[in-house]
Amino acid sequence: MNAQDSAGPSPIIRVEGLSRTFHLGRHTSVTALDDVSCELRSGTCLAVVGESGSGKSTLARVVVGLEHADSGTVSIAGTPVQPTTSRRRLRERARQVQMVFQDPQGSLNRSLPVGATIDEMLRAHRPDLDRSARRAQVLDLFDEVGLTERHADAKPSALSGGQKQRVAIARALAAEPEIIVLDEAVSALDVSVQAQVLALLKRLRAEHGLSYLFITHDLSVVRDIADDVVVMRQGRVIEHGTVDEVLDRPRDSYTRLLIASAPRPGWKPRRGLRDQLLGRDA
Ligand SMILES: Nc1ncnc2c1ncn2[C@@H]1O[C@H](COP(=O)(O)OP(=O)(O)OP(=O)(O)O)[C@@H](O)[C@H]1O
Repeated sequence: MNAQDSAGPSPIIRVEGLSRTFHLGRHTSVTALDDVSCELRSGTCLAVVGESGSGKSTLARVVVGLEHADSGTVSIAGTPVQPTTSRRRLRERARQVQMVFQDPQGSLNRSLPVGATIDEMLRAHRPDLDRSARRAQVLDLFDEVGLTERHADAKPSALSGGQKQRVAIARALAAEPEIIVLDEAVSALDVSVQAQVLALLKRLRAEHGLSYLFITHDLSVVRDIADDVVVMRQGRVIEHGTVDEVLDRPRDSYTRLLIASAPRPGWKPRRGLRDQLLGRDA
């Protein structure tokens, strides 16, 4: 049985037959997505794992509408998603789906206190709030992600990587989305900071009823946070099921190799494993 068949919450994101090829020159192209189908059940976390270049980020970008697909469909809460440049449509979509990237620096203005970034988000999405109500909301959001007024008034350069990622999460929450797409959002953090941010994400998911599409190459992170998992290789879905099904009883040899190559206590790399993963002779 896979996640699609399992009883439980209905899908908030449904991806069907998605394909995307990038043409790099007259004779060169890369198929980043090849007939990809999967679904994120409402209120759960779907992890997308796979080697570098397997198409994870392209899938995330198509889902949020930043990238178009050549064929296939993405539906969010039953409504098909199309790429758009309409500001109104983009704002509506941003209210529904927010994205958190690996490098929070990209969404923070180096010359402004980080609280101003959240204020900007509130101005876009909460026209009902005046200046002082927005300030109160900024401080509430900082409190929610374990930061204080002192952090809100600091420039990005004064914050650690983990604190900046907390700001990026607060910024996403400011739009009151139903879904957050996290693209390698904890990958750049030290293991102990990573564990804290994962704990925060789990708490926020429960408190706000959020659904997560969680892109990662790290299987220990998948075990920690995800309910379901999609394994991708060369743009294709290799396996899709619950975390227990896929990680404890993998059906595909590629998934078994991914699991065997994942670092864990006492782990010793098997010689030539990476070559096998890449389909090369060891
Ligand atoms: N805008 C683009 N133009 C050309 N090729 C692209 C573009 N975006 C992605 N690709 C190619 O598509 C393939 C899939 O890339 P993608 O970034 O989706 O993989 P990924 O699994 O997220 O990898 P990583 O973990 O390294 O980010 C890669 O071969 C990549 O080089």
